[in-house]
Amino acid sequence: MSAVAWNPVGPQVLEADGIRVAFGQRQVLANIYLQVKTGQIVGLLGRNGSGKSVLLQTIFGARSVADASVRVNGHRMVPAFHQRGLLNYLPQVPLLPPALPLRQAARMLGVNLDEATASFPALRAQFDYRSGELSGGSARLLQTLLLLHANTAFSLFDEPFSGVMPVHIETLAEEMQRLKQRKGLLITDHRYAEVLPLCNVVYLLHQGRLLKLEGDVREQLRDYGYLAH
Ligand SMILES: Nc1ncnc2c1ncn2[C@@H]1O[C@H](COP(=O)(O)OP(=O)(O)OP(=O)(O)O)[C@@H](O)[C@H]1O
Repeated sequence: MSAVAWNPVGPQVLEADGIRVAFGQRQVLANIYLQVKTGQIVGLLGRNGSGKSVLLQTIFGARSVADASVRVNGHRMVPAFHQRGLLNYLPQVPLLPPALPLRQAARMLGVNLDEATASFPALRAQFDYRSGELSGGSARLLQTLLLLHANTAFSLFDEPFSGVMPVHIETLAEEMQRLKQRKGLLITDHRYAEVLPLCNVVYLLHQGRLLKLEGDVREQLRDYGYLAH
């Protein structure tokens, strides 16, 4: 537990520093440094197995890593999820238990379901569903919207666009742009064409190192073998 209480007032800077993770002899993350500020969308790209999910789990605090430092405005917050209102996290796997009614999930997260889905009228017909009764794409979209609209300073999204149909991805991307006014978003998703225009900062995880991409991002993504063309 951190000694300093988190102060939710004003701009926030979330930093992950010195993150090292190895499985056996294999070093997946080697001394990673990453920063997300409120008002920013930060994209995290990388080839399959490069460690994106492990990094998000570590920042959230779901994976405990010796010496890992997660700081907010310079104060160490490990595990970060202990700080109420600091951050939430969409894992790659379903977030909500299948039997949980959607309305109850929204209440637990302090989210107004009507407001969170205002740009997606088609979802209204599913408000009385339990999480496990939703289609894969609708479940992903609703879970992302609930976390996006929840009152946290940061949201970490592991593949929020996965399974979501294109027309909804476009609206979701607009919704992310709108809501970044009040929070910082860290997004990893292989839908790079949708992710890149959203981002203020793009990182590439490559062979255990986190590279901040500047200039011609697509060219660098090709150079590092993330894009073919
Ligand atoms: N509990 C574990 N034990 C051993 N190896 C693991 C464990 N969890 C993850 N790994 C390994 O760590 C590496 C990074 O996994 P991770 O899930 O973070 O990749 P990713 O970048 O999110 O990949 P993808 O794009 O496929 O989702 C992979 O090689 C994976 O096999």
